Amino acid sequence: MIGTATTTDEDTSGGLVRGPGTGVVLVGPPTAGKSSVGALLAAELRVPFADTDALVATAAHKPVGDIFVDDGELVFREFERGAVALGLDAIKPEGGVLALGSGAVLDPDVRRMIAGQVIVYLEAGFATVAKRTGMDRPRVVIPGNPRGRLRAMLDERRPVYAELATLTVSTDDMAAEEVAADLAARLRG
Ligand SMILES: Nc1ncnc2c1ncn2[C@@H]1O[C@H](COP(=O)(O)OP(=O)(O)O)[C@@H](O)[C@H]1O
Ligand SMILES: O=C(O)C1=C[C@@H](OP(=O)(O)O)[C@@H](O)[C@H](O)C1
Ligand SMILES: [Mg+2]
Repeated sequence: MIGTATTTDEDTSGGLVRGPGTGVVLVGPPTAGKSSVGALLAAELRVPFADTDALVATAAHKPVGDIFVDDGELVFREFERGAVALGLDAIKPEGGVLALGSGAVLDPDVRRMIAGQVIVYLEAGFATVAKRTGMDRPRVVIPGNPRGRLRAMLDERRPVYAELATLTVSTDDMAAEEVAADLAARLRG
């Protein structure tokens, strides 16, 4: 065990309300582990798993990155809204797990759709995200200031994740497997 998870807002019965009709929705910045932790968590809990990026790629018949390049972000966000609805339908009946893309919660429709689910905020600080994305080399000057844009993106999104969160887990010092095991223990029951 490298670190201990920080969690908040459990219900008074000592467990989190999850079960038929109520799923677990993972939110947080890129590389926090929504996709990888989500799959591990669902396997541990033996419940369905869905990932909005995978649903978008299936619906659009191309990888998410290609949608951004070919069609632009607005088109991607439209696909993503549909993917959130589809993903929730797939996981809610069995209390399953849905990983969102990092930017999904900026959309008020998405926020309305996930209201009432157990929303887990996987936190990752700037240094962690920079490291996991390979953007942790400040001495290399790249036009367009990608590190600055990454920081601004995280600053904009962090309060939205925090506001939505039923439960928050810091992933900076934990492996994805540890985060999943910690969450499974809290959500089982
Ligand atoms: N807790 C963690 N510790 C170290 N690396 C991680 C952790 N969580 C995710 N990663 C790495 O970050 C990258 C993105 O993970 P992913 O699960 O796709 O994140 P997200 O869906 O939140 O963007 C992968 O290479 C993954 O191995
Ligand atoms: O930050 C974003 O807006 C995005 C994050 C990606 O998902 P992950 O957070 O799973 O990497 C994916 O949805 C798309 O590339 C847009
Ligand atoms: Mg993902």
